[in-house]
Amino acid sequence: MIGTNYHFGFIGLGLIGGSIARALKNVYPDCTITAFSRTLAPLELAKSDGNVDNITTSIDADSFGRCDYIFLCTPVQYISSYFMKLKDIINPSCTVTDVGSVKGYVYDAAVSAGLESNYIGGHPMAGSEKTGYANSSAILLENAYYIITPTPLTRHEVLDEYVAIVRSIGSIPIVMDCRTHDHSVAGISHLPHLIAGSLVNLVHDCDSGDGLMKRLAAGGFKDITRIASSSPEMWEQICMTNTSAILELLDAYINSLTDIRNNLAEHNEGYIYNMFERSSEYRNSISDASKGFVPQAYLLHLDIADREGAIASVATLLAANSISIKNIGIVHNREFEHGALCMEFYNDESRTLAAKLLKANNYSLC
Ligand SMILES: NC(=O)C1=CN([C@@H]2O[C@H](COP(=O)(O)OP(=O)(O)OC[C@H]3O[C@@H](n4cnc5c(N)ncnc54)[C@H](O)[C@@H]3O)[C@@H](O)[C@H]2O)C=CC1
Ligand SMILES: O=C(O)C(=O)Cc1ccc(O)cc1
Repeated sequence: MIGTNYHFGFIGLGLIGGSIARALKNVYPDCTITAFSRTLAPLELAKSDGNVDNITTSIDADSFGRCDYIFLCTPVQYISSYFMKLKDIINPSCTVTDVGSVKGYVYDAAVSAGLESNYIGGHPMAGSEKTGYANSSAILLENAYYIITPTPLTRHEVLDEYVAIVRSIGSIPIVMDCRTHDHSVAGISHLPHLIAGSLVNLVHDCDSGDGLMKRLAAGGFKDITRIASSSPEMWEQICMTNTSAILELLDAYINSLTDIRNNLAEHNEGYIYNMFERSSEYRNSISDASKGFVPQAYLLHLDIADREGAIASVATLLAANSISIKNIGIVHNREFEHGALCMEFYNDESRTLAAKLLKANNYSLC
């Protein structure tokens, strides 16, 4: 049963830990949050902005013994070191979870510490190249996939409650085993970070003394290298703990680069054309079928008169027809220079109904 007065514990309160703590505090205002981190600064900030109730400089039964859930939110290798510290102090019904980008390594550590029945792995598939509590936000994980990796000893009702909590903060839970997770994220996240980092270093090393390449670096280069600015500490630990899955994909990638190199050297234009044709088709299908980490939002844009009560009339019309609005606001951007009312719905069916109703009432959609 999902409760309202949970006691949540956090070890590590940076970008991801801070974002989860903020979201939980919004959804469960009666909950208690206790946090520990490597340094005091983020803890003091979180206490002063009201997202954390208790800050602590030690991990013991007093600080973490009453927690219903403990979120481990440090870089991956440090996560594994906390199981031993928690083992003898947690409440037997406490769920210990983590947000690490690698799941098999953390699962093995939980098993070694004898916490297999308390541990459920977690990995929010959202974030950024930025770090720290100061960059955290309650909406960072909204509408993002949140991978959940139970163990063979996880009880159904415990898993169900954890899934419900993940859903309650606006994320989209997906349950899978930790090895499937590690293989998939090696391809869509870990290898791309290695490629971005190595490409940036290559350009740095090949640039002329006056930094011409750096000055000219524009759209495409910046698009595919944003993640090269990510935390070296975090990414070193990801690479050191998901090594075999990454190596498998890295070897396949090196082979594909060698093929490209050889075909280019032979001026094999058909090969190069096909390579880009295939990649373009697949890339377009990704943005069509899903928004990657961010799933589709069900939006409608409406031209409305700039007069008092205009937004209220639209909201009342939809409410009278039992159509719930998830978000509503005015957008001003290049697409809607004069401003448009943007509404987000919970699903495609509500969006279609709303569009029909608004048109029938002489509103114009844009
Ligand atoms: N940054 C991202 O976009 C995402 C990161 N992750 C995972 O989330 C975890 C945390 O990453 P971020 O929040 O981005 O990093 P971050 O650097 O913003 O936060 C990490 C926090 O843990 C603290 N910390 C570091 N070592 C510690 C230790 N030994 N003991 C206690 N506290 C310690 C730091 O002081 C900091 O407050 C990592 O395991 C990462 O793989 C998962 C999804 C997305
Ligand atoms: O900034 C980005 O695009 C990311 O890729 C963020 C990210 C980093 C690590 C993860 O395990 C998941 C997501």
